[in-house]
Amino acid sequence: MAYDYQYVKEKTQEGYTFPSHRLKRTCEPDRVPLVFVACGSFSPITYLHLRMFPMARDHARNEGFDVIGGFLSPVSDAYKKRGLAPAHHRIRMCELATENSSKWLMVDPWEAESPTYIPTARVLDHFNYEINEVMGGIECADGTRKPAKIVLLAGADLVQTLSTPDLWDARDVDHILGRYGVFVLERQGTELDSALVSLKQWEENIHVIRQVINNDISSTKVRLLLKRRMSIDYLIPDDVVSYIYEHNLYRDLDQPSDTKGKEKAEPSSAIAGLAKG
Ligand SMILES: Nc1ncnc2c1ncn2[C@@H]1O[C@H](COP(=O)(O)OP(=O)(O)OP(=O)(O)O)[C@@H](O)[C@H]1O
Ligand SMILES: NC(=O)c1ccc[n+]([C@@H]2O[C@H](COP(=O)(O)O)[C@@H](O)[C@H]2O)c1
Repeated sequence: MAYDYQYVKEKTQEGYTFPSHRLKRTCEPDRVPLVFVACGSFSPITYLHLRMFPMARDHARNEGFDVIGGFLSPVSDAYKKRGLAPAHHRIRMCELATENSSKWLMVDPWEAESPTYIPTARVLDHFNYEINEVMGGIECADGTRKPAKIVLLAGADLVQTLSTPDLWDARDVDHILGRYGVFVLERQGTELDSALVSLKQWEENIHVIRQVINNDISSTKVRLLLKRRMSIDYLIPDDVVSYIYEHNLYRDLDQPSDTKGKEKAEPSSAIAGLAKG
């Protein structure tokens, strides 16, 4: 039975155009075309968020995939997480971070511009719809067309939350890991192996990327440095640094907001480390 894309069609705003300008339109023979979709706050985007993509691409090539593109999909303002700059700023910072430094990364504003929160399972449906239904998949060397495999690209902390029932609907977890799959990057402070135990039934669709060079940057730490008027140079792309200063972002994190206080508790050691400067 054909999949019903009613939800994604309804959430697509008038005037929206799917960014496909950097998507490779052909696929190497004998390889499965693959598209990475990284969902997150990106408030602000860091070098680690960007670095996730080449690390994942190296891993995917060894597993027989042909990576044809990568997307950043910032979450909508309706997520109401503390520290979330307005969506238009987060979209623009992601664009600044990728437009001159990458030939295959794109920023999709579809999720970020939605007035309502869109669960990650539906975000992946949107990519599947645009690439495999609207575009009709990817052309192969012999002239036939193959569907691209759409996968979630995430850090271990996100994957660890998948077994938290009040955060993720069980049907969505099955949809994400069964229908699509995930490339998961290990992250300091997250016990990935134990997190994967409860996701064993989908293990064939879970690809674990080990970090050869550990990088524990987080947006939270960048915001904390800004709040303390400390430098964020060389932690995030220069154009994004300039954009943050130009728009005076992340200065008033203590102000009351309508957030639900979802910001992760910052480990006291990290705060102490930052304070030493
Ligand atoms: N240092 C890191 N190592 C591995 N994965 C990471 C790292 N930083 C971010 N990610 C992953 O990037 C994706 C986007 O995450 P998000 O925007 O929430 O970043 P974050 O830096 O964790 O943000 P915040 O600090 O605001 O919670 C998530 O899948 C997250 O797990
Ligand atoms: N039910 C869901 O679909 C669900 C639950 C929690 C987080 N997420 C996604 O995970 C990403 C990262 O979230 P955090 O920044 O809260 O770690 C966001 O893109 C968010 O939309 C999705």
